[in-house]
Amino acid sequence: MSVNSANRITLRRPDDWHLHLRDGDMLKGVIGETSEHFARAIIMPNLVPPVVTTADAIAYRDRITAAIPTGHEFTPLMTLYLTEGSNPDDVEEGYKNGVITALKLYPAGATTNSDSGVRNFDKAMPVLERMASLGIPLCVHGEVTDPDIDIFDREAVFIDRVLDPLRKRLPELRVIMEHITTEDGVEYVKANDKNLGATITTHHLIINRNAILVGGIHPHFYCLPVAKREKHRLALRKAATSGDVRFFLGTDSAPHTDDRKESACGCAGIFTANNTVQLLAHVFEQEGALDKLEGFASINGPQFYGLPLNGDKITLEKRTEPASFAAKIETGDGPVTVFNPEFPIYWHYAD
Ligand SMILES: NC(=O)N[C@@H](CC(=O)O)C(=O)O
Ligand SMILES: [Zn+2]
Ligand SMILES: [Zn+2]
Repeated sequence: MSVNSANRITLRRPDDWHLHLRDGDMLKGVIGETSEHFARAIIMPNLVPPVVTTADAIAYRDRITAAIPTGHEFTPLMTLYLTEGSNPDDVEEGYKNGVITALKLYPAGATTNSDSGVRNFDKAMPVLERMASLGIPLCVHGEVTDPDIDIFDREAVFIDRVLDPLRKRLPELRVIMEHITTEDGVEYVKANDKNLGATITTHHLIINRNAILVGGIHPHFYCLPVAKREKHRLALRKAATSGDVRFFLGTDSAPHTDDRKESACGCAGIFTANNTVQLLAHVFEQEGALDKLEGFASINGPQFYGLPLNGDKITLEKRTEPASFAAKIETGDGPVTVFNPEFPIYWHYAD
């Protein structure tokens, strides 16, 4: 990577290590927003019904590939949804055949379409043991679902009650804590130097919980895990821009149509696929860390997953006029509002 001047940077093309593409008309409507900017993405399996078997993943991968706009080069990296009934042999075969890159653990009920998730970890042990022995990474949505636990504490409690015991039971299992939102998550990753990494989203580097609640309810800033207080946002920014290779980009771009977001019971999910790269340049510049952007967006992720780095490069430049982004993506299912940071972004793709 080169920071050519304060106003121009060149970096390897980024990847997105946590992405929701959905299916059908929504998939067709949003895929181009990712494939325009990213070479690869880890595709979340929380469809209805979820992507559970290797056969499901092959069929979903084919639907994704068919929807990629002509001229875009993009590789979807498929995941399976870990259930109590996941079959270790099927997982092994899918991994060895290059269909599957990782499995995804959703505690049952934790987030959008997570009803098939794990309730009793003992039941998932056979597949987790197989994954540990083969080196298949486990992506984790790290929140407990216990109604007695405050929603703002669910990540920290998950680390203590679920993640740490699981990692002690299976130290060889490679784990990615997805979309961490707390200082507790950052500290837990830093305290463990083997087999543990974390993705951080764009929006959690930018908003804290005030954005959701001050001056009225702002549904387009609502996602899970929910944004926390300011000290946590600052801890995430520090981790992302520190150069620590255990932290990398997972946008968690999660499209929901406006009618489902702007409702009495609005869905969790923020859409950032089309503006993430430029927003990140802004954040890393603010932190005086433009030289760390390539590590976060383009190097640490593939290295954790043991995949090659992208060869092609992108160049961004800072101009005096702000960049403009689509406010909404129009899909066959309806409009999807794009994350609006509510401040101008001066970073553009160089022509
Ligand atoms: N992040 C979200 O708020 N929502 C995601 C699910 C998830 O990643 O937890 C979704 O699928 O909509
Ligand atoms: Zn999640
Ligand atoms: Zn997600």
